[in-house]
Amino acid sequence: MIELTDVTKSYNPTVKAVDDLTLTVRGGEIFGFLGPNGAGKTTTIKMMTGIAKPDKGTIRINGRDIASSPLEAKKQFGYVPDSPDLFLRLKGLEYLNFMADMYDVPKETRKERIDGLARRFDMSGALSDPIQSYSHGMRQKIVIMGVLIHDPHVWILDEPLTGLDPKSSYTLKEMMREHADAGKTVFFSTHVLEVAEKLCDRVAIINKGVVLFCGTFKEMQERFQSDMSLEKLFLELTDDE
Ligand SMILES: Nc1ncnc2c1ncn2[C@@H]1O[C@H](COP(=O)(O)OP(=O)(O)OP(=O)(O)O)[C@@H](O)[C@H]1O
Repeated sequence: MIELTDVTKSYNPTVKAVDDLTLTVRGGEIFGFLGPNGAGKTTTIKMMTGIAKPDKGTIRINGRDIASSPLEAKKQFGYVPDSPDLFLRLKGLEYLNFMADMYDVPKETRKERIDGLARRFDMSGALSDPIQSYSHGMRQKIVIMGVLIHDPHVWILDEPLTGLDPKSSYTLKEMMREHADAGKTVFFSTHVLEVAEKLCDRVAIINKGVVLFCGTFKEMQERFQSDMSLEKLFLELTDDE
């Protein structure tokens, strides 16, 4: 579960990147975080993961406050950033073992996890190559694998499908569904609204730091008394004209 209460963040005195945001993401659901460029999605995610500090408000991950219990909170989630910095000189397998060390994944289980993830993401043949030789999509996949290696309860994914080929994208979406169906939490941001419409149990739409809607796609259609697609409703909601 992720709970944000009255969270606000400004980078300068005139504009609030995130403005008094309150949001609860429950276990058992895939939650999509949608919004136009510059809406405040990454800023929110950075605060959820303890990378940026809110000016005001509280954030709890599975009940652990990210400000007062950062280590405990950080053990609860795995985070895929939108533009990850990678250890390019490491080989794929070295990187995965490094991540497993960081999260104290026991030696007995890590091989099984690495093999399983590599199989699902078609990366078995690439693990002995240096990451700097990887394509953009392969880099994205090794980051996702590194994040999932400690089997975190809460997944926080910033634009995770960008750059993935259709099969890997399908695999990740399938894994997100399995994770949520196991009662755990998946929170992800995306610009791909067709994916959000099909995959998410609930969505929040944010614009200029403010949540404009939070609920199921059906609730959104009811609210706007329309059978429009999520894409159309999104464009209507976020149209500033
Ligand atoms: N480090 C920063 N310094 C100053 N302003 C920032 C910084 N990071 C973000 N902003 C501003 O905060 C606002 C929200 O940006 P943010 O990156 O959170 O949006 P986003 O919804 O993730 O956008 P995108 O979809 O383009 O990735 C924007 O106005 C942006 O210009």
